[in-house]
Formats: sequence, C-alpha cells, structure tokens
Amino acid sequence: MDSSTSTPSRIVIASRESRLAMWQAVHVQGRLAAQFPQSQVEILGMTTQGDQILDKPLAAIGGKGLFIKELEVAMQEGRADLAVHSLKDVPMVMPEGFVLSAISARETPFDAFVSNKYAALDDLPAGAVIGTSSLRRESVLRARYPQLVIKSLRGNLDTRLRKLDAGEYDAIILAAAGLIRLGLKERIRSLLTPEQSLPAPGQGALGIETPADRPETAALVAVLNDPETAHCVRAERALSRALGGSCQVPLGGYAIFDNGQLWLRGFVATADGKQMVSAEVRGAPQDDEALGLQLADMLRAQGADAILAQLAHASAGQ
Ligand SMILES: NCc1[nH]cc(CCC(=O)O)c1CC(=O)O
Repeated sequence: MDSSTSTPSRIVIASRESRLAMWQAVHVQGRLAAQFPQSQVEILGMTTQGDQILDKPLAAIGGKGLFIKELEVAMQEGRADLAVHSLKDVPMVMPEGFVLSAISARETPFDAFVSNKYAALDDLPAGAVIGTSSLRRESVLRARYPQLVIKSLRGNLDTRLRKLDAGEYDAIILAAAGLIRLGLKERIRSLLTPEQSLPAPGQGALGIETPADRPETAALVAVLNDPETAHCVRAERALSRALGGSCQVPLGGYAIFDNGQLWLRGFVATADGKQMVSAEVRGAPQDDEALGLQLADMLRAQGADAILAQLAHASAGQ
C-alpha cells in the first residue's frame, strides 16, 4: 500500500494457520473486500512458536506474545499489511512498533461448558474430570467447584474436542466465541454466566494489528472498528495491564454498556482459588482506560497485591 488517498491494489492479512485463526482472517478478508472492491485482499498463513509448543501450559512457555511474533515480523518485512488476532491473545502492552487499530464487534464473550454426558457445570458429580489450561478458569473452578478434578487441556479447538470425545475428560471449558465461529455451536451445552466465571479481557473480540509507522493502513482498517466493543475492551485491557496481566495471572475482566454507562467487573485470584478479590465500577464510556485503572486500584485495596506477589513467587519457583 502506498498512499492514504487511494485504495491499495493489494492488502495482505497475516494469520496463524489454526482453523479458528483462518476463519477470523477470512472473515476480515470478506469485510475488507466488500469495503474496498478495487483491492485484492489476500491471506498469508503462518505457523507461530505458540502453535508448535503444545505440551506445556501457556503460562509456562512465555505467554501470549509467542502467538503473534512471526506475524509481526511479516509486517515489518512488508510481506503483510495487518494481522488479525483473537484479542484475548494479544499482549496487554503492545510490542514496540505495533498498534491495535481496530476492534471488531464482539461474538458471545462467555465461557462455554462442553460435555457429552452433562448439561451444565452444576450437574457434574464429585470427582468428575474437567479440562482447562487457563489459570483464570482453573481458579474459578477450584473456588466454586472444589469437588471437581481439573486436568490440563491444550491444543487448538479441534484437538481439545477430540480429547473430550476420546473420554479423557467428563467436560471441558472453552470460549464460546471460538466454537460459534467454527460452526460448532451445537457442542455448547450451556454458557457460564459472568457471575459464575467472568470472561478474560477481550474474549470474543477480534483485534486488528498494524505497524505504528503505517497510519494509512490503520485508517483503512478503521472500517472494521466497533466503537462500543472498543470502549469495553480498552477498559478490560487497562485493568489487566495495571495488574500485570498475562496468562500467568488468574484474572477476569468484563465490560458492557449498561444504560449508556460502561460497567466493568473484574477479579484476581490465586490458581488454587483459595484467595479471590472482585469488584466493579461504572462510568462514562470515554473514560474506559481510567475505569480499568480505577478498578485495579479497588482490587488492590482489597488485597490483589498480596495475590499477585504470591503468583510471582510461585512462577519464579517453577
Ligand atoms: N486461548 C486460546 C483462545 N483464543 C481465543 C479463543 C476463542 C475466541 C475468543 O475468545 O475470541 C481461544 C480458545 C479458548 O479460550 O477456548
């Protein structure tokens, strides 16, 4: 792309190659192609380090950045113009030289209960084996359902469902958005309410990343931005950032619009679920990031710092 005044002849989207990532890239491709009929919109698929290391929990391999690094290199080298991500997987502090220039309207943000035997979390008997590798989901399960056995579950969506179907688990918890995007909505037996389990910051939204030195690309992808979702996820991400959020921290953050106000709820917990602090805040949507910081302070006042210090200590010992 060469100019901000004319539409580029070619727009290249960098994407991971998992089925979910590709669905998301194709979705954005379709929307850009409809907006810019003169442009040829292409997808550059690539495998990231995060996709290759499948046998360790995300928290142990260095976290979210591993899934986006290769895509950023492609943009730096001019092989791609933008990258499409599940926003949940985008680091809270953007890597130097890159910006989030659009946030798409959110798909169902909640966690989904998936099982071939049971209809809902509350139906699981004591000793039932439930699969998740998210520290956030684990802390909530241990706090509210201490009678369940939690077993690690990694891999892409298809792999996780295959492990469930092979009988390795009685039930698994996945983001509803991924299942819906892949046409697997019928696998969802029930949704976890925000009261049961607050979603991860950004869950269900797509983030469009572009190089900071290419404002013309940012202007182009602005057509994909949903302002309401953008306010919500800015508040959620500010909360997470203020608490040092990464997938090493069991933390939930979820904002919605309520009577014209932004309503942000959040929690921080220890992975064993023994300590958990939660709070909520309401305010003007344009104060999104300030609300996130305010909520972080409220959680700190309730003892979030002690929880975070304990987490730092635990991971240093790994
Ligand atoms: N952590 C992996 C991941 N990243 C995005 C989604 C689903 C789509 C979304 O949340 O937008 C998932 C799967 C899951 O958590 O079950």
